[in-house]
Formats: sequence, structure tokens, C-alpha cells
Amino acid sequence: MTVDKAGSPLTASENIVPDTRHGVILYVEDVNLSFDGFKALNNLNLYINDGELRCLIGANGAGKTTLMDVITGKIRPDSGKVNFGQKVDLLQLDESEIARAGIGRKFQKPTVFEELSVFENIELSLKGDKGIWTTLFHKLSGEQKDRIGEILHTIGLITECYYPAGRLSHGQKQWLEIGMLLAAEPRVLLVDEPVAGMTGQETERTAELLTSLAGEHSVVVVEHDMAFVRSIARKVSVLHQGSVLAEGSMAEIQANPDVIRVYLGEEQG
Ligand SMILES: Nc1ncnc2c1ncn2[C@@H]1O[C@H](COP(=O)(O)OP(=O)(O)OP(=O)(O)O)[C@@H](O)[C@H]1O
Repeated sequence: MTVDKAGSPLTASENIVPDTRHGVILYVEDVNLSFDGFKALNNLNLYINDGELRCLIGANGAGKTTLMDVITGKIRPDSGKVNFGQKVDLLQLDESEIARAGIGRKFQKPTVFEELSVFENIELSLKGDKGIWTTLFHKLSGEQKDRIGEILHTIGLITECYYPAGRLSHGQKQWLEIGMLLAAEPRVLLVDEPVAGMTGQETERTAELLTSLAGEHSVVVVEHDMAFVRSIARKVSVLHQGSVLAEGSMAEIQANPDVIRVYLGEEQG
């Protein structure tokens, strides 16, 4: 782990390094979860490859959010296996341990600190922060400043870096929140409906941002906007009644009769 002069850790590895020698970073196998007898997840199997960008689609209630909740430790499944790489059993870790191990989650609604600048929001998210006041009065190392600069560049908010976050547009706030996640150097990013409420231009920019993050990160995007999914997805998984109904390229998914019947039919119709 890299440590700056003041002794603050700069990476998110937390000594948990997923074994991805088989190319897979997330294993979800035979996962079941019932709420009062209702099967929200039903023998669900999903494998996310290291560095891929995967889109997850499915009608309301298909189980997408529940699956994210299980991966991030918010809810425990009744049975099944959820591994980070081949060996790290996520079901043995709590929510904060999973986040620190390198699985970042972005909820639909941006939750930035509106009064603080864009720069300070990212600064607060750098690994090793000890709360808002300590972090803001702790002098940043050159390495930390460089890292914040890199993130600002990635999310396209260099010009806005000293603006209070409250002045940003909705789209810019979403990018800032992605930047805040990146500060923790996650291996996996789970992103829930990133383009809801965005303008066309913001949507396009978000597509570029998420595709640029894949490779170094594995990115799983839950999204209802089919045009957006079409623009970014190499591989799509369709959830239906708590299971994966189909998987493949967008062209394969669109031609799949089961998918048309249960999902795309209603979207297109
Ligand atoms: N805490 C809970 N208690 C009871 N039922 C729940 C709970 N959480 C989710 N469910 C049910 O589980 C099913 C799956 O919900 P989930 O939110 O995962 O679907 P989703 O695919 O994310 O839908 P959406 O696209 O609307 O967000 C739904 O029928 C939902 O009502």
C-alpha cells in the first residue's frame, strides 16, 4: 500500500486483492433471496469479467437493485455464493469492508456536499479520510493533489473545480459523484441509472466517461434508457423475476424472443 508522508493510506486495496486469474472479478452463483415468501432473487447466476462494462436491464421489480444490495453487503441472500475474484467471499464481509475492498456503488440520486467545492468533495473521498474537518485541514501531499487532478480530468470538471458543488448541473453532480467513487480506487463500480434526468449532451458525455472507466475498472450499469444501453453496452444481462433471462450483445438481446416477450416488447410497444 502506498503511504504519504503523513502516514495516510492512498489506495483502497485494504489488503484484499481479488484473484482474477480466470478473468472474472464478480461471481454471483445460485443466489436466492425471498422477502416474505416472494422470491426477489431466484437461483441467480451472473459473472462479471475483470475490466468489462456490463449493462443490466430488466422491468421494474426484476431484482436489479436487490442484486446490487447483495453484492455490496446491504442485504444477505438466503443462499448462494458471491465472490470478489475467485477467493474473496463477499458474504463474509460487511458493507463498509466490501466498499473498502474495492467495490464502489453509485446510487441514482447524487449525494455531493453542495456547500463544498468540487475539489473538496473529491478530497473528502480520498482513502484515509478521518471525517470532514480533519480532512479539510489536513495538508494534501503532492501525490494526493495529482490524484485529485487526474480525477477532475477524467470526469471533465477541471474548469469547475473551485465551484461549490451546489452550482453544478444535475449531470455534473453525477460525474462528481463518480469522481468521488474513483478517489477510493475501486476495482468494481456499480452504477444505478446514471443518465436519468440528464440532457442529451450530458447523456453522451456519461457514455464516454463510463466506457473510458472500463478496462481499469469493471463497470456494471443498471439502466432503463435503452438508447443509452445500446450506445455503451458490449454485453447486456437481462433480469426477469430474479433470474438472468438472457445475456449477450444488444443485437442478440433484441432478437431474443423471450426478452421481447417479457421486456423489450413492452418498452417498444
Ligand atoms: N425490502 C423489501 N421487502 C419486500 N420486498 C422487497 C424489498 N426489496 C425489494 N422487494 C421486492 O423485490 C422485487 C425486486 O425489487 P428490485 O428493487 O430489486 O427490482 P428492480 O429490478 O431494481 O426494479 P426497478 O427497476 O423498479 O428499480 C420487487 O418485487 C420488490 O417489490
